[in-house]
Amino acid sequence: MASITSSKPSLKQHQKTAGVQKLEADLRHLSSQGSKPCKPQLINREQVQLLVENMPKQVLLEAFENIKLLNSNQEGASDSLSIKLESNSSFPCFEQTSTEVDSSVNETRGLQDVSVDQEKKTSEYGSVKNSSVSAKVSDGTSSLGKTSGSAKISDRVDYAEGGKRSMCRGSTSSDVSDESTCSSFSSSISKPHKANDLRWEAIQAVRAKDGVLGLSHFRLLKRLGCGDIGSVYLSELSGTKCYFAMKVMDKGSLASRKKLLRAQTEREILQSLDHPFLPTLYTHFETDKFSCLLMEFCPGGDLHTLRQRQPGKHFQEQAVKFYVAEVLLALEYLHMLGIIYRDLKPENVLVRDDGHIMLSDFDLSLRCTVSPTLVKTASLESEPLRKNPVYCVQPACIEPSCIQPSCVAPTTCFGPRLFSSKSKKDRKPKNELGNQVSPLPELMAEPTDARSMSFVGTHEYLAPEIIKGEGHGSAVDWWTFGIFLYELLFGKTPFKGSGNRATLFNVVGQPLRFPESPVVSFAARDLIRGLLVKEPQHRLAYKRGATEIKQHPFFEGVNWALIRCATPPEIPKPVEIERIPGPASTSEKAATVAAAPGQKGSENYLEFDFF
Ligand SMILES: Nc1ncnc2c1ncn2[C@@H]1O[C@H](COP(=O)(O)OP(=O)(O)OP(=O)(O)O)[C@@H](O)[C@H]1O
Repeated sequence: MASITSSKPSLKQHQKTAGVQKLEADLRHLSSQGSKPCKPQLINREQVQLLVENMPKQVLLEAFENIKLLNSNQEGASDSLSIKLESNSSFPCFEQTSTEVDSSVNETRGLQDVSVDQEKKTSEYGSVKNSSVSAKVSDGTSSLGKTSGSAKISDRVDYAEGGKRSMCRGSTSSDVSDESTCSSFSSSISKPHKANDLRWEAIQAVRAKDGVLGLSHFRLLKRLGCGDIGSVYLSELSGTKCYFAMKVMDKGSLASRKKLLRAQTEREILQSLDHPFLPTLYTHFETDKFSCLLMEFCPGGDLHTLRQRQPGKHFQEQAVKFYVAEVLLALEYLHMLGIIYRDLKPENVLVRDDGHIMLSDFDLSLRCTVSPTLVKTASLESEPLRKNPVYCVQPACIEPSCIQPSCVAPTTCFGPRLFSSKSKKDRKPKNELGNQVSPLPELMAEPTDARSMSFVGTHEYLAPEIIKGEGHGSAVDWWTFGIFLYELLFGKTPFKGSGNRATLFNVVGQPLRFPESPVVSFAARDLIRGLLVKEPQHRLAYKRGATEIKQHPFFEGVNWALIRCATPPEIPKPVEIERIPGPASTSEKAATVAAAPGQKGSENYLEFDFF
């Protein structure tokens, strides 16, 4: 297989070739067509190469998702193209009106505290090995500690089973960071595809008026939840009716608990994201005492809570397919950026007001180097398509407007594959599951070289290689993806024991079993079996990442490019923010309350309650 590697540096805007400009103009034209009927868009191999060499990453990613490759010549079918992604990224965004808050949890989690103390940890499976830290600080805007040095943890892990958070499965971390270095990690807050969001303008207007944006500009309406490093508040930019989720972290507490680097990692990752299923970070600001992240607010709660409300406390398979498909795209994008997520669980999958998902919580993520490669495989199935192309680019899906009712018939995103002109009987028989031939170009964006020795995650979701302290890489996300899929389908995780220690034993030593009910499809069980392989190197997606999973028959019918336009299984009921009970606060006053431990908030102000 010939390989063409692009060694040219990316061109700046003014240096672009005419071909690239034309292609980019075409893409932008497509973006601007709103909900007009689907128009075929063909691009040839040269155009792909131009894209690869010259386009900003966000455009490239969109092109990849929305444009189907047409080979201009026979030989090209066996070529592969290596692409180099720039650090700034972008994806379309969606307009969002924040209306509902529902963070109730209907079921007490069996698991209790699993937030293992960073300093003292003991394990049946042996000790967590030393971990040198090499963290690259990507910007100079924060006053959070920039601990770019190294830290070593050599203690043993203690899987404590009692503790402070009894209602949820907390995440475990034995480390402050990892040994993998991060290259060209962007701290840019520029998210061009989310530019239509009115909240940017509202923030800009305040900055223009007052020079800076700070806590005093917000009303904190309700505490949405609290995590290991901070509390998250529903907040309104005063006088704007723009709502946000504001994560407030006490800098002193972060420092004393050695969590500064975790907070910094999360902020840097959030700053780099621009994807429909990942959070938008609007801004970050600091006061003397607090570090605040201003993110988009998800009124639909999390998938853990939503699952509890389902009959039998599990989702229907069609709904599962939707949620896991969106999570898969989010993970694929993260891996493409060199981010291993490491904390997938239903609690971290939030539901937006439009019913689509948003993966949250990046403080346990690992950053590493990655060399995404766009591979053009020789696809026998794509041959007839060249004669009768039905490549469908859905322009409405490039812009935020795609969530409007006027968007494509949503079911098309979940209907038969793109190439519906081909009857079922004409299709090649599939010899084995997972062996689908995709006519789409393949993108390999798996950071396969990443290695970490950290003990991070949530007990029921921990991959065997993490528990055994063997060192782990991106395959841990595919293990957790398997557990996640299992939990959504069956309403429980597969290796849960009577306590954390038993759970860990089961993960490492017990074979995978499926309950008799509910009945789930063979394809779903086959996918889970492929993901929950204990040896990471034999696990599905180990080599080619999300691409392998996307081709599994479980996802048959999923139109990956258009899933953001599909009708979600459930759309959160809107609530009027104004009617949310309880006093609101101006946040400076609330912060003052928070800064005085033991002092009760007056009835006019919402009380800050950290950690
Ligand atoms: N953008 C958001 N919109 C709505 N609710 C949110 C949002 N972000 C976080 N939350 C809520 O706030 C809670 C705390 O979130 P946070 O990310 O700080 O902690 P966490 O998920 O418990 O993880 P960790 O302890 O690892 O930091 C979440 O459980 C969620 O319910």
